[in-house]
Amino acid sequence: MNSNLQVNVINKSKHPLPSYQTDHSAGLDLRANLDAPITLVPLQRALVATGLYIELPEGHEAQIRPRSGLAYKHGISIVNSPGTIDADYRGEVKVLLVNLSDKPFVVEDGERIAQMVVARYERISLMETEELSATVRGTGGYGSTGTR
Ligand SMILES: O=c1ccn([C@H]2C[C@H](O)[C@@H](COP(=O)(O)OP(=O)(O)OP(=O)(O)O)O2)c(=O)[nH]1
Ligand SMILES: [Mg+2]
Repeated sequence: MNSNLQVNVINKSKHPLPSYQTDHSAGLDLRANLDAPITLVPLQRALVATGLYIELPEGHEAQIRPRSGLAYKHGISIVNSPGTIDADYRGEVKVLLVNLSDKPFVVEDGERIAQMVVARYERISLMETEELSATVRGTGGYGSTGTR
C-alpha cells in the first residue's frame, strides 16, 4: 500500500529505517539499537532505545505496540502499551519492554522489538454539565451484558 503521509525522521541508529513488513501491515517494526544485548529476567523491564527521532504531523500520534510473536513465544510485552508518541515530541523513540515469562530473555541489537502505528486523533473541549443523555446501556459495564 502506498502512503502519502510523509513523516520526517532522524535515524541515529545503525539499522535501516523501520518498514512495513507486508502490503497492508498497520505497524512499522521498530528495531532495538543497542551497544550490547540487554537481558531481561522475569518481570524485569527496560527502556529500549531505537535511535529514531520523528516529527509527526499535527493531529497524529504514534502508538508503540507489542509484537504478537515475541509476546506468544517469549512473554515479551510493553509496560505502557500502547505507548504514545506525541506530535510535539522530538526525543528518541523508546520502547518500554517487560518480560512476563518465567525465563530470562535477551534483547539483541537490531531485533524487531515493537511496532509503531500512526493514527489521527481528535482533541476535545470538555463542556461541564449536570446531566448526560439517557441510553439503554446507562451505567452498565464490566460484563453487564453477560458472557455468552
Ligand atoms: O512508549 C513510549 C511512550 C512515550 N515516549 C515518549 C514520546 C512521548 O511524546 C513522551 C511522553 O510520553 P507520555 O505522555 O506517555 O509520558 P508521561 O509520563 O506523561 O511523560 P510527559 O510528562 O513527558 O508527557 O515520551 C516514548 O518514546 N515511548
Ligand atoms: Mg504525558
